[in-house]
Amino acid sequence: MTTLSEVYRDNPVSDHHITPLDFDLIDGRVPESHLWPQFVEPGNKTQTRNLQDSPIPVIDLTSPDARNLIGQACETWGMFQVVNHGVPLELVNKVESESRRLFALPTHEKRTVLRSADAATGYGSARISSYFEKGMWHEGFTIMGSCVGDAKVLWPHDYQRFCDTMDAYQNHMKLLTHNLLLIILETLGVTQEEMNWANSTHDSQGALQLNSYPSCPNPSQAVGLAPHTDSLLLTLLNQNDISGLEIFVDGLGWSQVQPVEGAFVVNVGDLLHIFSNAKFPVVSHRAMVNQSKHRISVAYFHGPPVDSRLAPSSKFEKPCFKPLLVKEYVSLKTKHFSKALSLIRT
Ligand SMILES: O=C(O)CCC(=O)C(=O)O
Ligand SMILES: [Fe+2]
Repeated sequence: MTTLSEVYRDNPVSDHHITPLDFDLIDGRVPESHLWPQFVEPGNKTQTRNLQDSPIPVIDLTSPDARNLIGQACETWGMFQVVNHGVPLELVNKVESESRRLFALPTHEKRTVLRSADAATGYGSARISSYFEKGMWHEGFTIMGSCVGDAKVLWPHDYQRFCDTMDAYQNHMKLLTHNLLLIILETLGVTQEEMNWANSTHDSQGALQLNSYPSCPNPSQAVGLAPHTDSLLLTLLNQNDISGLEIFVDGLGWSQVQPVEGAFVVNVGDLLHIFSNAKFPVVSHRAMVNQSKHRISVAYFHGPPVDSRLAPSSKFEKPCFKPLLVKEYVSLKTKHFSKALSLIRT
């Protein structure tokens, strides 16, 4: 069985796109390497609108309507926020404080666990960095399963609480993703076999991504995380109480997804877009930065076994994507980024 880490190992990112900026050295100016000429961004879609009513619905998982609302949100937006999801707020807060403890370490210490070019885990820039000329105002730490190796390097005598927190959180994320996918797939009306494929608890692949966006002297000239879609099936994002997540809505432009206390932002990834035969849109999103606050977000990505076959569900008579293996799609995305989906269109 191939793992997601192995697929990333076979699709390395170039070395110079791995090391984040040394944020300890920022002297009140955004360096040239991280100055984004906003007006030349593709499609000139840079303007943020502060929507009073965020178009993304907030759904109470315990409400009798939850199922319908989730189905509708997936079809309309490919995204929703979920509350009353059963993940203890105390654990969510602990994940944030442990993430802050990690990112508060001096740069040279964080770099002792720098991700290598052919690895998927550790400290480093987002994998999407290599598609953009300018650097992002961001540093990340990726965990797949146990993080004890890296944590022992960072805190030789005090690694356990970081690991225990991340382990407990990953277990909760697995469970919640499983429950949400069950609902989503039921609304699609897929077969039991397909349900097992997308929602296997056994050889599914998950990754936890801790994102750090230090405060930035000139936020209008920097980008936290450039526009992208998430590659796997479903993402659960905790953005705490500092806004920064934006989605691109046709006709509206970039719109803020307001943080809701205790909520997770759930979004459809490329694989679910393909499996739903494009019935569920995949939302392009980005993270913007802040002048006074250091923002932390935590994303959990869920995917099916990477050796398995990926295609639109058999319930669709006219599939609009060609079949391929999950690992072939991940590799295509690494090579072609935002063009990957169009390359497999029928
Ligand atoms: O920090 C955010 O709000 C977005 C994070 C994100 O899009 C990601 O990790 O893929
Ligand atoms: Fe994302």
